[in-house]
Amino acid sequence: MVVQAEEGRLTTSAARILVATAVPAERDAVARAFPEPGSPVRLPGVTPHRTGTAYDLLAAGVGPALAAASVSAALTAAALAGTPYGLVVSAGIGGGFLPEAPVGSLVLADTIVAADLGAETADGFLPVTELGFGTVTHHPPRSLVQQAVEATGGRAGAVLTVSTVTGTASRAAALRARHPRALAEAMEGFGVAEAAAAHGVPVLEIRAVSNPVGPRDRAAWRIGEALAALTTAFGKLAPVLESWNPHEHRPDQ
Ligand SMILES: O=C(O)c1cccc(C(=O)CC[C@H]2O[C@@H](n3cnc4c(=O)[nH]cnc43)[C@H](O)[C@@H]2O)c1
Repeated sequence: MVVQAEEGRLTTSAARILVATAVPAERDAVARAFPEPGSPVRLPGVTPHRTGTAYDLLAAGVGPALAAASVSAALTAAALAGTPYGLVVSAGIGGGFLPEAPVGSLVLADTIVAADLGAETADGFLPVTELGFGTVTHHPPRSLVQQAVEATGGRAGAVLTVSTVTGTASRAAALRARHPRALAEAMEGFGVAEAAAAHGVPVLEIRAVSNPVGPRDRAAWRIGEALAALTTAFGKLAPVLESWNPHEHRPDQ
């Protein structure tokens, strides 16, 4: 952590921030929010792009497993180098649940949910927690989510992590019935959050909506629009990330 004097008051900001996207196109959309393009830094297992003094932008891979492995590698390398990250941000495009999260809108996760981690039974889906294992939710710091919402104009709610993109109306309805506060789904947030939690680092997830969650129509995904929304969002989010005081964060809040 670095203590900085800013406008006459002391703020404590995270020394470095790791932003994990799934694919390079999302990483580059985040990078466009910063004056410098960033340059690759080779670490064991991962190559984040370092931009400015605060940010490492990592295309961590698609899906929760690869995202967790990549983020864990970056967190470990930073810790061993004596320059640990103070915050991890899972960022990218995502599917939005209508009508609350239309294409082009932004969602900030107040809860990151592993929506398909469990067992299917004759009586329905059981999360792993009901089988006696692990966890299926992570909670980004409330104060950070609130400040991010205010800065970006995004909406706060649950963001589901799935290993299979929803492709039918019935699956979308089932997810929404099980998670009434769900605003978006994507494929990495829970993996990123598990890696961050293992290192005791707070996490945030932001999704720019590229498509509705529902019947599959890949040709209708508005990827360019969502990537542009992600760039705009990061322009507004960066000052919040850099000034957020982690000491206000209690892991149970
Ligand atoms: O083809 C491209 O140009 C391109 C550019 C940027 C991103 C992509 C992706 O395909 C990203 C995959 C990524 O997107 C998330 N995602 C988006 N919509 C959904 C959805 O409806 N359900 C679940 N995940 C979604 C997800 O996190 C993927 O990893 C392509």
